[in-house]
Amino acid sequence: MTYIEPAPLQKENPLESMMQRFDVAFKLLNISPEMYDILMVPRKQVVVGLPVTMDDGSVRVFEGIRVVHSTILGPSKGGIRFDPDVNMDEVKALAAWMTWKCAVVDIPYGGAKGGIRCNPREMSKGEIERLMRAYTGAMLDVFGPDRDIPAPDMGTGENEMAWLMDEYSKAYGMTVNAVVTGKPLVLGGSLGRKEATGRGVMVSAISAMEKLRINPYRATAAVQGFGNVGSHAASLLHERGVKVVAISDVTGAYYNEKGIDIQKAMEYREKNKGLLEGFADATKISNDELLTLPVDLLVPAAKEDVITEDNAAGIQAKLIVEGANGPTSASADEIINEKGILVVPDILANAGGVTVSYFEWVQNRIGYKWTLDRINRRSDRIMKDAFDRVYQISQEYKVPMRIAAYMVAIKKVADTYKFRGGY
Ligand SMILES: NC(=O)C1=CN([C@@H]2O[C@H](COP(=O)(O)OP(=O)(O)OC[C@H]3O[C@@H](n4cnc5c(N)ncnc54)[C@H](O)[C@@H]3O)[C@@H](O)[C@H]2O)C=CC1
Ligand SMILES: O=C(O)CCC(=O)C(=O)O
Repeated sequence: MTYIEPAPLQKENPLESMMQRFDVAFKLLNISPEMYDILMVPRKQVVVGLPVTMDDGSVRVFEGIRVVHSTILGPSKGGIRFDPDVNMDEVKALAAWMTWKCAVVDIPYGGAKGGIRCNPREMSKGEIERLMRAYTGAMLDVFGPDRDIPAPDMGTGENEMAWLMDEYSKAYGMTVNAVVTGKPLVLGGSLGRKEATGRGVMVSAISAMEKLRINPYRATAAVQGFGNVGSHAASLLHERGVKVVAISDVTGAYYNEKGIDIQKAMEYREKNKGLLEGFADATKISNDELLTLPVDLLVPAAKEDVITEDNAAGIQAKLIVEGANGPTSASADEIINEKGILVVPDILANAGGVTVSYFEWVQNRIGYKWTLDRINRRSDRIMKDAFDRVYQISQEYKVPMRIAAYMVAIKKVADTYKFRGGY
């Protein structure tokens, strides 16, 4: 039997959430109205059918998406997501967020995102490899080291990036490692890329704590999502003295008021098929309960629209640092702002990942490897500078940091259009 998984019904729409913030920021800037459509409409939307032979001999057809939102600042950049909830509006929102994110941290990339609706937790390694190779084959005209450079996102990691690089390189008859970032180190991956997004979250959190006069050594945190972003964010926050009292994944949330041993949780997850299910030394609570714990810092690092108008009123954290893309729906913004919670928005807080991806691409292009120390120092500086710039705009215009971040991004992209012209 061949079939394509239907897209699930969703109450919140990340594309609408993105556009609502975009509209507010755009109105605050003195930019010509025609720029609105230029910035809003993605440059390219590609949808492909991907037949894949499953281990039992049956053939399943998956739908693969790649949206290139903008290439005005440089080649488009953005991860590939494997998740049962992938749909076109989500990928369009994620692609636009990549454009804004790269502009906020001032790196020379446009924005893109890809996704395949599938459940990698229910697929074998061989099935995932065949799916990734089929997707790459179908996207040969889209990807390219000077055109569109993918990377990992939810449900994908260094293995998938290695298969992408191999498939692309075979098609072009030479090794092209700069076509993708987030690769294994032996294939030209960069030191520090795995931890980079979580590290940027930590730098953002510490910077925001300084503004709020919160002492990290007396602070508590809850981290939703214990994948690439959440686990490294939790571990690095712990290193800086923050007591992480709750972590979570798809199996539920795990709470210990004395603090979770993050290293132990990471080791447990590795031995337990990537899941926290059964993790001892903690009480199991729900992912919703985690969001409303009495902590100083909340780090949503799983997926979109987990903070909504339904639960925002119950949030007790003083500070939210968004590790995930779009974890707060636009409907929750007003409630959160009225409560006086400082939010470091996704397009700033999680930009450490694409920043070190940029470093990986630079290293691939020059054929030279940087040390971890150099990478961490440079990415920390970029993250801190971007934080300070966005914070300063938020003070100047008396707007939340989210709107300030959109303002910084939109202005940069619109200014670039003005010089390049051609429309
Ligand atoms: N990997 C990266 O470098 C970057 C990722 N992001 C964003 O960060 C978020 C997480 O991405 P990764 O850590 O890469 O993904 P991942 O696949 O490594 O981890 C995702 C984690 O979230 C958990 N999760 C999934 N659905 C959940 C739910 N409904 N409730 C609670 N937990 C749930 C999973 O069990 C897993 O622990 C996504 O929004 C992604 O777009 C943003 C910037 C860069
Ligand atoms: O590392 C990259 O190029 C992109 C990572 C990503 O998908 C994101 O920042 O949301």
